[in-house]
Amino acid sequence: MASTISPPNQHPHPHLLRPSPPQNTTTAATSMISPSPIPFETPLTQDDLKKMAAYKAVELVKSGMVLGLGTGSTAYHAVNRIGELLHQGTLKNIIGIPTSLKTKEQAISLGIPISDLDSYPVLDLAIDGADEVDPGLNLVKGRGGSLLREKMIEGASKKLVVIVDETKLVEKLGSSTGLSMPVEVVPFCWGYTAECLKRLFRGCEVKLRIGGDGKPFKTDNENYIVEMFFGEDIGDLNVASDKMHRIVGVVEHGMFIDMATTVIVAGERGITVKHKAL
Ligand SMILES: O=C[C@H](O)[C@H](O)[C@H](O)COP(=O)(O)O
Repeated sequence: MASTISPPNQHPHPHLLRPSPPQNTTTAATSMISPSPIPFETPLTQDDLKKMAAYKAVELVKSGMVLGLGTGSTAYHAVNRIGELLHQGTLKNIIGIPTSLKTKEQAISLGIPISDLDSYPVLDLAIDGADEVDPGLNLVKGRGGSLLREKMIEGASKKLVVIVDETKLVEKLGSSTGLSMPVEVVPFCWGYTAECLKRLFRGCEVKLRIGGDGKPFKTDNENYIVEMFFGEDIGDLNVASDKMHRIVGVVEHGMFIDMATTVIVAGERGITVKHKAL
């Protein structure tokens, strides 16, 4: 574990210091499609696309950076690639801040030096996947069970590069049929909290996430996840976020509003890089 304490710089996303919500939702400017950073046989699998996006993102990593290491099947490829480049000596002096226990284990197994937000309150760059990305680069995250640590760590990062395959692009957050917006809640009277969440949005259905063992799924923070399925457009994201935060049993929701600075999308035709409009 690295132990140096870096100076408490200004928080890169002061709007994430609750309870003040972000005020604006920006739209993205899209840049050109570029060729894949790794040669693949066609047809490409979804995992190939995830790997392409991940490798492209890791090109942004420079020696000496404090890096947020994301969670999920796409971020997995990025963390592996960072480990590989460290071993080759192409990258040096990286500190990884893992966003989940699973990523922490992966980073340790790859020999990536790790630390935490207490020691490094400002990160240079974070790389992570997402479940949905809208045209303004707002995200839904947490379908893999991680969101709170991701939001804390990525909110403390100067840049958040999101890596997805093209199936993750949506017109509106919460609109993927049959797929949920995860909300982390305290286990105490979770049913009450779930009911409060349901009442916020017309036509919304909620259910508790169940793990493979048939018991309620527990996050890294020992909380539960309530899955929200929206019947209608959730409207203004900041208003929706604020309403959810006001429910006392809610720990955090899976919308990442105005946080991504870049989204790298891998598709059959190559890679598209979208930058947040300033
Ligand atoms: O809970 C999981 C995280 O938010 C993931 O980053 C997100 O679910 C995307 O995961 P994947 O890359 O596996 O689709």
